[in-house]
Amino acid sequence: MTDIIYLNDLKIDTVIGVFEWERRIKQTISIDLEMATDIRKAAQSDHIDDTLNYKAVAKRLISFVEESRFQLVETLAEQVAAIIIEEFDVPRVKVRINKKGAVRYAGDVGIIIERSKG
Ligand SMILES: Nc1nc2c(c(=O)[nH]1)N=C([C@H](O)[C@@H](O)CO)CN2
Repeated sequence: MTDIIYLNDLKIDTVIGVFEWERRIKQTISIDLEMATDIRKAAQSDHIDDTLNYKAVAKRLISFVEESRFQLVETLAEQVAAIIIEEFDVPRVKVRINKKGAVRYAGDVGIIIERSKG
């Protein structure tokens, strides 16, 4: 059985992109996460310490992504997955990064990755 804690449309302003003009501005990216977990202990105890605190995840990612200056969404997605797996002890995570407006005539564009511990 796998439970999922998800977080959708976490919008963060950051420097990201391969073009010179993109290095001079901040753009808004949006992150969706699906984090595998077992919620049963928390459901029994009704205590926040027994679960993955999605607010803590959001806070950590906002601070990391705001300070980052990657060129590719691939690099950003990989780093986000690594933070969730290593710092929050999540065995498996799906990360979707949406860079709205990056491609003219496209509603949005981005990347989806799934990574596991080990
Ligand atoms: N696979 C990728 N393709 C492109 C990326 C990217 O990060 N990954 N980035 C760009 C530009 O920065 C684009 O977002 C600006 O129009 C182009 N292709």
